[in-house]
Amino acid sequence: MPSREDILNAKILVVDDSPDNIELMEEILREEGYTSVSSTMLPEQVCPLHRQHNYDLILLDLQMPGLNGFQVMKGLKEIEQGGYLPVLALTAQPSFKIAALEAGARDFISKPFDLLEVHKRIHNMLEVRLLYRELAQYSRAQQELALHDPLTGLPNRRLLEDRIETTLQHASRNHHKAAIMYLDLDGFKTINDTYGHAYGDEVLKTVAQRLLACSRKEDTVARLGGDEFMVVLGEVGGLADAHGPAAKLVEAVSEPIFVNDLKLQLSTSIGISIYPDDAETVDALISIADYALYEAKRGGKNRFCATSAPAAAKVQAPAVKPELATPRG
Ligand SMILES: Nc1nc2c(ncn2[C@@H]2O[C@H](COP(=O)(O)OP(=O)(O)OP(=O)(O)O)[C@@H](O)[C@H]2O)c(=O)[nH]1
Repeated sequence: MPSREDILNAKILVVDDSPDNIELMEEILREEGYTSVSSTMLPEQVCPLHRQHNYDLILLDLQMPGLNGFQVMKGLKEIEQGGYLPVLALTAQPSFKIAALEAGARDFISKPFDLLEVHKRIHNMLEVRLLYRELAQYSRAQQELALHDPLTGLPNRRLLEDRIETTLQHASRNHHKAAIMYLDLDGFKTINDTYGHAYGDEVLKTVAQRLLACSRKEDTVARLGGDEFMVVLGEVGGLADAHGPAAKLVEAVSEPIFVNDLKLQLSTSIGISIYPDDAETVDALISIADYALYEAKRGGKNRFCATSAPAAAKVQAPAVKPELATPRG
């Protein structure tokens, strides 16, 4: 629920063609304690101003020369795509009240002003407006949570599959290829077992940062769960173009990771599949990359491998035996 302070700090715009009315309304609002009140006598300025300032409340006179209040509301509806128009109509015409509500105003205030009514209606409208905003923020946060891994902040499997789908469509349209790199850390369980889950979590966070640092902004870096990650390269000419990035990822993960006063070391194995050479669907590309990953593990870990069929497994990098944990210094 918005606090009284939130309500008093809300952004309010007063729109009226009469300077006296504007002065009166500004005074009423100031005396009540509202801190962020501005005004305009130019109805055609309301939409540009709202786009810029995103007002919590617009006190809108309905009868003005040039653009009237109804036309202004039409413009505001295009800005407020979410559908909640923060408009409180000001009118001396009883017949305009229902028309204003039908046009999208949330409420109205009759002229001449009844002070008590003005205060109550403004307060109630702002309360609903701020609640609506809180709800929208909460719903965005929930969507974020549903598509991202809470530990590393990386896209989760659900978002990853969407991203791969989009990458494949893009590659197909532009006649180029895409690479799917499936990573599984080597010896991660030993870090958990030796130093505890919290250390393991720190290692996962650092690995996520390193994978991001090695990637271009158009690539996707995701965590599938546990110690498994995926990196998707959108524009490659073929498998050879994936070798450099894969080697960079292997090297980045093998750099020491410092957690508190411990120097930890682990490595990663990577399996690669290429669209459309190996397969054309998300599931098939992931399972071919998974098979290649298995081959990389079998070949000694700390390496990448690409293979399109079990018989053709080819390990692509020399083995470097992963060290596990050594005390710092
Ligand atoms: N700290 C932490 N550990 C996790 C999390 N999710 C899964 N794990 C652990 O990650 C480990 C993954 O196991 P494995 O991949 O078999 O372990 P590994 O030692 O890397 O095995 P190899 O891949 O053969 O080298 C398991 O011990 C899981 O309990 C997590 O969010 N945080």
